[in-house]
Amino acid sequence: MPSIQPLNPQNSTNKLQSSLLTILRDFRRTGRKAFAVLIDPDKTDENGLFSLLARINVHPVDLFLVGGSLVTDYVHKEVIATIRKHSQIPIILFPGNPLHIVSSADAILLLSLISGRNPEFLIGQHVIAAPLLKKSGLEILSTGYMVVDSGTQTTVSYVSGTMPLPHDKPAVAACTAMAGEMLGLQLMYLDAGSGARWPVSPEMIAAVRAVVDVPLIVGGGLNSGERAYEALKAGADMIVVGNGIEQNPDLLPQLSAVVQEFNQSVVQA
Ligand SMILES: CC(C)=CCC/C(C)=C/CC/C(C)=C/CC/C(C)=C/COP(=O)(O)OP(=O)(O)O
Ligand SMILES: O=P(O)(O)OC[C@@H](O)CO
Ligand SMILES: [Mg+2]
Repeated sequence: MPSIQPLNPQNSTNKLQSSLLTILRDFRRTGRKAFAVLIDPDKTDENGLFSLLARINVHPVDLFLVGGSLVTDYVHKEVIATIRKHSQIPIILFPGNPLHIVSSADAILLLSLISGRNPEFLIGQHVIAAPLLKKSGLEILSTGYMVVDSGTQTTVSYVSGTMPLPHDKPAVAACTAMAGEMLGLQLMYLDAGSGARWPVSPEMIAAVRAVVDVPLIVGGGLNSGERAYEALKAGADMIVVGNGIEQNPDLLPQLSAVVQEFNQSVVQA
């Protein structure tokens, strides 16, 4: 049985040995699940981040996502520096706009908002960002970003001026993801939005999983072990949790245990 590479393969120069895309594709192929914690620089201070990092040493996570739709205080660099000081876990930028590009991360989700019909968020911002991205040395992870209705208007939907996908239309999400994969996007992200009242339904996750091969990220409103379990069981390769852990630190051990339980069965298979 092949052993599974941990998701923090950094060498002495702090560079990742494999690309994150290769690692996520391996996860997808082997059925291993990844757990990412979203850190919103706007909602983080040094003490809070420090105590989160200490807890993560005990209850491991695979990745950090750093970002927010707005980010009123441009502290990405400081947040990343603090993470680097205390942990070797890879850091992926989750940007709302090109001002959020910081080269000290490992990679960036280059989101194309394919659930919407606003050209600025499908390609416009990317044209502006392209020269900066090229210079940054970041690994570029092109991502089909699908925002799904979650019972309340999200910041992403407001800021981007786009309508989310209807919550109860898995087929619309599946066709959107298929088209995104055909256009060459390397990852798909189904997001009910930060602090969503309802997470993306298992039916929608399964419908997308059934029609695309790329790794599938699911986030938004995963604020309990049960919700995380349902998302993973339906076919998410990676879950992203932000608000749930910000509001209830006890959620971290629960989620870490749920993900480890899935991965245990992969290792034993
Ligand atoms: C091309 C570059 C570099 C950037 C543009 C990237 C695109 C197209 C983004 C899509 C639209 C967008 C605004 C996405 C933001 C995604 C994100 C970081 C969500 C995190 O949740 P928040 O929206 O911060 O929720 P709260 O404000 O409630 O915390
Ligand atoms: O903050 P939560 O609700 O966990 O959402 C995380 C992320 O998917 C939002 O874009
Ligand atoms: Mg935010």
